[in-house]
Amino acid sequence: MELQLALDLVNIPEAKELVKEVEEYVDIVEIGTPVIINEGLRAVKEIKQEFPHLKVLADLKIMDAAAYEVMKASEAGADIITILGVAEDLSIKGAVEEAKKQGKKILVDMIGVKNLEERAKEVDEFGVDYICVHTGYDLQAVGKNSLEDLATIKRVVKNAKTAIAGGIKLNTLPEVIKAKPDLIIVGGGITGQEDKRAVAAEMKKMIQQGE
Ligand SMILES: O=C(CO)[C@H](O)[C@H](O)COP(=O)(O)O
Repeated sequence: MELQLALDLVNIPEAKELVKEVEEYVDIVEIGTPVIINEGLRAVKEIKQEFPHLKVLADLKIMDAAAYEVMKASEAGADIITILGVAEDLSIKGAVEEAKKQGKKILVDMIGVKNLEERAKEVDEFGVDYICVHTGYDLQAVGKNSLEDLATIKRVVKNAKTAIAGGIKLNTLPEVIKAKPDLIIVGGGITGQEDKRAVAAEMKKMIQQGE
């Protein structure tokens, strides 16, 4: 099980500071959609340059023009690029093809997918690397989480790794670990805490013990 730190509400200097604090304990650094909207792919480039030993995920949440956007994120240094599960089949296949050419990986974010089981089976057959269940901020605000969705995709996904994101905190991590995703994505559960390093260290320890 890997741990991904999601950076959503920071600028580039703040992102660098944050990664420095927790770099020993995370496997992947996500440059979140709001950061890319504010700072562009320069954020991906600068983080990858400063932390070449960490994998960097560009959370582009691609919906169209997939091959082009995967190419641009790859050029900026992203190791993993996200596309939405609700995108057209052709877009997801195009993203996979371009990522393979570039030696990169594709994570499909299933946020907003209504026919989760059926769509997870389909995108798994397109050769994507990760399929991620995700409760976005708007549904977190009304008390939702992704545990049931994780169980659903784990039943049907045969090839891709599974991932989970959305509101995971230290106190909810044990039930997430029990559900055995391949990748656990944590944003505010680390970045919103007073002692980020200690929380990241504790999370990493719990994940290693749960393997
Ligand atoms: O992709 C995202 C929002 O769209 C976030 O990066 C993801 O939800 C993780 O952040 P948090 O743990 O704070 O929910």
